[in-house]
Amino acid sequence: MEEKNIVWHDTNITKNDRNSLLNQKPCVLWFTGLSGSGKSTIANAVERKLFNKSRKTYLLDGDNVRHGLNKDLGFLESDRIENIRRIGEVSKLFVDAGLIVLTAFISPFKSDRQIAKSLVGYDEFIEIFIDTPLEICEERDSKGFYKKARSGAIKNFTGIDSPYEKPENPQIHIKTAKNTVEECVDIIINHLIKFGYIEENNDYSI
Ligand SMILES: Nc1ncnc2c1ncn2[C@@H]1O[C@H](COP(=O)(O)OS(=O)(=O)O)[C@@H](OP(=O)(O)O)[C@H]1O
Ligand SMILES: Nc1ncnc2c1ncn2[C@@H]1O[C@H](COP(=O)(O)OP(=O)(O)O)[C@@H](O)[C@H]1O
Repeated sequence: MEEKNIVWHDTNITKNDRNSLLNQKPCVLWFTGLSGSGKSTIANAVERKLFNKSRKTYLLDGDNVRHGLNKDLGFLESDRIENIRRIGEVSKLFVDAGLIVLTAFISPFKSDRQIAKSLVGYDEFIEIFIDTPLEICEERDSKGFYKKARSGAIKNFTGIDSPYEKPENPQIHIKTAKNTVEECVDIIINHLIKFGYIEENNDYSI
């Protein structure tokens, strides 16, 4: 491998400076789950609640990021690994910038989620498992992809002919079959309050 002559350069303004200015504790809300499980729906609703209370947020969504930064990547295992590696790095930068970052990617492999967690930092990484059984995702099939995957028109589709490794110890475990979107959002907001990421005296019920 070619020798890399690069040296880390400390910045004048630090992460703590930015946190003080923004008056918040940054973190990543890392949503993981099957296609159609509810990642985007819940992440958007959580972001809306935080935004309405003047929290500075940024939502990275699989479909959207694959239109730009990651448009060179497909769905082979190696592409998914690179997809999640880049998202981990981008999340780290956004947390450094002081934001509450929400990521909504299938992120099917445990080892890649673990790498993202160690990149961002353990106390700033909140893994949220959107646990929706395959049968329900398939029934929803809002994009018609499951039907195509079953017919063989789409190859390597997660849950059909590409694996999804469930998180073993997610910080938040949400079952959308048992909770409405609103209830799922409350579970997440309550966790953020309980662990001091956002303050309690702000009414997030609105
Ligand atoms: N083969 C295959 N497998 C899974 N998903 C597929 C595939 N092809 C296209 N799509 C669409 O791409 C979205 C998933 O992209 P991600 O970046 O989240 O995937 S991954 O984390 O790299 O596995 C996913 O979006 P969501 O439904 O929002 O999860 C699908 O709409
Ligand atoms: N409790 C729930 N939580 C999240 N989504 C739900 C729930 N119940 C039904 N849905 C529906 O399931 C679909 C989930 O799609 P989406 O959010 O795009 O999933 P993903 O981003 O994981 O692919 C949406 O049409 C949403 O309205």
